[in-house]
Amino acid sequence: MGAPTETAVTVRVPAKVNLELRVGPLRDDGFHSLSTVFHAVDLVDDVTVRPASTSSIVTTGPYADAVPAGPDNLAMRAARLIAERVGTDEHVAIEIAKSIPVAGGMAGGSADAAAALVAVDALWDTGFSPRELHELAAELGSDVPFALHGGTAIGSGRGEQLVPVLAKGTFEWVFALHHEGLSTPAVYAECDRLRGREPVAEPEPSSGMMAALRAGDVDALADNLHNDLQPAACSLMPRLRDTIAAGLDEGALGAIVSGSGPTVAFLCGDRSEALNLMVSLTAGNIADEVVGASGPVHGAHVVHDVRRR
Ligand SMILES: C[C@@](CO)(OP(=O)(O)O)[C@H](O)COP(=O)(O)OP(=O)(O)OC[C@H]1O[C@@H](n2ccc(N)nc2=O)[C@H](O)[C@@H]1O
Ligand SMILES: Nc1ncnc2c1ncn2[C@@H]1O[C@H](COP(=O)(O)OP(=O)(O)O)[C@@H](O)[C@H]1O
Repeated sequence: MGAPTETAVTVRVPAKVNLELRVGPLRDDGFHSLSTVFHAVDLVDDVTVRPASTSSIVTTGPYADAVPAGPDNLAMRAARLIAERVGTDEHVAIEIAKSIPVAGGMAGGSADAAAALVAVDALWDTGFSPRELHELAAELGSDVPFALHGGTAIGSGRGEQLVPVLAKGTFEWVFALHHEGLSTPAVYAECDRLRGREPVAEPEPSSGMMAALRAGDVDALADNLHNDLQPAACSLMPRLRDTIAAGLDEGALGAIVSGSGPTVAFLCGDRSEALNLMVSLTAGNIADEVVGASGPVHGAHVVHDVRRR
């Protein structure tokens, strides 16, 4: 007889970049109405949950120290939310193998929340429908529903209402990471400050972006990358302007601050161009770290599931 199998569920979840982020007026609830195009890339976290007598959370990987280890951790909040809705007093031990940068505008915390929802849902066999999981995800944060779904999707409302986009092909990205993070609320506040009193229209997706994705045309996609939060992120961290200029000089087809930043995403023509750009940016010490990734990829999905019955 072999050793008893450990009960554990592991879910893999991708980071995102916003190909287009159009920020509308500030709503009464403190959120801005958005029109965004989310795009999931294969820079991933693995979240494992195991039954336990008390709740705990451990993060491993290069960004572990920046991740809260208590009840504020979004993965822990996700597990507690499911426990509350199911009405159970069971606990889980959560382990996050983290590769998505923290506070980088790539929705790493939201990704972990989505992964924990899927993992705990499987572990406890709760029977929530996809619609119910989406609603739980939206309670946890505006970006959490997209991490469940993945692919390429238009987000509206505060980002939580999703419609998949017809998109052809795979795109190659290089991400310039900065160890110093930017706070999402601070970047939205800076966007409001820079806009002053000018009236802001309700945002909508651009036809240029939709056509580029439908055709899988990387040059057109590069021309249509747009982020209304970019001036605010650059105002709070001016060296982002140099990062963007360096990547474009070194041959990137397009560049954009990812979400609220400070990660800068460079779009490349193919994988070999991406590798060349990674080498140049690394050699030029342009960012604290440079990583490559491609997209779109699937949202949160189970990669390991051993459950005792
Ligand atoms: C900017 C974006 C772009 O996808 O991503 P990140 O750069 O953070 O990854 C998102 O809008 C971030 O979504 P998320 O990080 O889930 O934000 P939430 O937890 O829901 O909200 C945190 C705070 O951000 C601001 N916020 C967020 C979403 C929104 N539509 N309008 C806002 O003004 C509010 O100040 C809110 O209190
Ligand atoms: N599991 C988690 N991983 C990363 N950050 C988390 C997590 N749970 C809570 N946070 C908090 O969320 C903040 C935003 O992190 P993150 O989601 O990585 O960035 P962004 O909102 O820029 O995409 C972090 O500063 C951290 O304090």
